[in-house]
Amino acid sequence: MPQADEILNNPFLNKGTAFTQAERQTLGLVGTLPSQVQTIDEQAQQAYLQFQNRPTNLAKRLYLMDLFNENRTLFFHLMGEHVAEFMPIVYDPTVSDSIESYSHLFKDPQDAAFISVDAPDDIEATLRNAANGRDIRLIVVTDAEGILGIGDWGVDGVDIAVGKLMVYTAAAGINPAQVLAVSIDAGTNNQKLLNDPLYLGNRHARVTGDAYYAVIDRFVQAEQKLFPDALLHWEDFGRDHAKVILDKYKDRLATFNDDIQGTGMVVLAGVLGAMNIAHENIQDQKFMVFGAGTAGMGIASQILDELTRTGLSVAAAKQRIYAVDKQGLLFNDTPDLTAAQREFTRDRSEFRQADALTTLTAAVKAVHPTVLIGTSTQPGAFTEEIVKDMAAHTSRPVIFPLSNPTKLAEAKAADLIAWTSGRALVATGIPTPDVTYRGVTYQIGQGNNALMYPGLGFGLMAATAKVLNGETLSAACHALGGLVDTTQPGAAVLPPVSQITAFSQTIAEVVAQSVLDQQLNREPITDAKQAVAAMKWVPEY
Ligand SMILES: NC(=O)c1ccc[n+]([C@@H]2O[C@H](COP(=O)([O-])OP(=O)(O)OC[C@H]3O[C@@H](n4cnc5c(N)ncnc54)[C@H](O)[C@@H]3O)[C@@H](O)[C@H]2O)c1
Ligand SMILES: O=C(O)C[C@H](O)C(=O)O
Ligand SMILES: [Mn+2]
Repeated sequence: MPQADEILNNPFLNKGTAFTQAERQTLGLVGTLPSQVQTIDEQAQQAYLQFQNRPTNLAKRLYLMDLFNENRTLFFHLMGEHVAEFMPIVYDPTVSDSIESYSHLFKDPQDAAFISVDAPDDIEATLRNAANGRDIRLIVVTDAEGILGIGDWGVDGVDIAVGKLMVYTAAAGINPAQVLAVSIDAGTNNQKLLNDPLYLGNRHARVTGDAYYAVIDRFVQAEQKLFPDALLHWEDFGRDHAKVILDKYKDRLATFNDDIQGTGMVVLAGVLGAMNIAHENIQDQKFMVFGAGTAGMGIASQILDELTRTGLSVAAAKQRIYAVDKQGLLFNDTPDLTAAQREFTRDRSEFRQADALTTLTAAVKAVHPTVLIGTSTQPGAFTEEIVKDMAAHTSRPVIFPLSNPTKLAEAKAADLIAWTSGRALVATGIPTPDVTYRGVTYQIGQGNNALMYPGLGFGLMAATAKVLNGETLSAACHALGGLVDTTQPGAAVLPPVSQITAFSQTIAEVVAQSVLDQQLNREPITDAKQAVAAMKWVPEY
């Protein structure tokens, strides 16, 4: 039997003051706790008061992380009661503050696995030690080269993996004992970190090329060997690595890249919601993606997939998608295109003054997009001039400034509503409060992959999916995209985060059904709903 301190210091076992007198007797805890036995609701009430007393969002997050490290059941019980309030604290945008001061605030490794590029022989032991005998079914791994829009954060980026997993459990009900956050510390090119005596990661430049991919491969092999049933979620890898890694493994194991696919899916769902509200057809839209990186090209691919499913040829569908990056509109002769960008370039002959299309403003004026998506990390890039030009050529301009965190968003929802006299259909990467304009209250959808990946991942896990394919991705997009309330003026293009547990369940069921329909399940499962229900973890003692 474990010692009292092993129980009280283990967040998966600890119930604190909720241990009953009988449990205290049998577990050797007599006298180790104050005499009152509390219910989980009483504990949650006390914890919520503590939370409210913290003066800043970062301080609130630090308090919640202490609770998470002490008692995971209580943490998730409390988060379940305040999910919309806690999301921006444990997750984006406050997670970005915690990453920016991770090494300075470090207290607890939060059960993550820390892989070092300098010790590839330790990878298997690292995963085994961090799992500590737990039956791992879900891994979120990051090398933190492209954390949100704030760049390279080395080992400090591990908090995004921890934060994504917290959302998985809160939104979908994944057992927190079955998840593992993994940091791959490949070095960092962030000079500030390299110069910081308190920095906790490897103090050298990022390892790239064969040596880097060899470490990724050894990690995948080790996680497959140790946790053959686990779903593998890639997060915030750099633009040059993210797609290469995904393409290498996506047909071999149950895996997805959240920035490429999760983002593509949530954006398509938001566009489908916008089409419902505007009573328009997706085939008639002209899409412009500003910031043609990992997320931007994932979005372009998911839109392309949808357009072809509605009957357009690939060539005709690509004609409706325009990618803009630092160079301006991307042409087939633009230098330094990435592999993903090459799929979405234009021919100069399509435009009268192609050489002038070197800015977003010029591209918008030439193309008149009806849908504008921002994944550029360029704050304020969606100017009044751009938005008014769009609004002059379409009745309901669809505009999603998605760059995170808050300081990087391409526009503010309130400005977009005002500049278009209330006609814009808006979603933002971070949560945005309602906007009231000329007597109408506009709800702003959160165009964040957090609306998608928990349900997607849970459905794949419950169905024991062998791989994730385009069919299942599309089914999940339609599950989320079909949930808008089109009857209200000012309705959001995506359902509110306050309903995240309900719609994550819907997405999970649709995803699991799609896996079963295609016979992509490892285990003999016949009832998707039942499989999802059976896997759901509830934060009660
Ligand atoms: N809301 C969401 O769910 C979600 C999901 C993923 C990413 N994002 C956000 O999208 C942004 C990009 O993330 P990513 O992972 O794709 O990064 P990335 O580095 O892969 O892509 C960013 C792209 O923007 C381009 N860019 C930079 N400066 C530019 C400029 N001045 N003009 C035009 N393009 C410019 C870069 O060249 C690059 O191609 C981040 O802020 C991230 O937080 C949001
Ligand atoms: O983490 C987020 O908030 C969404 C997304 O994965 C991002 O990288 O910005
Ligand atoms: Mn991300």
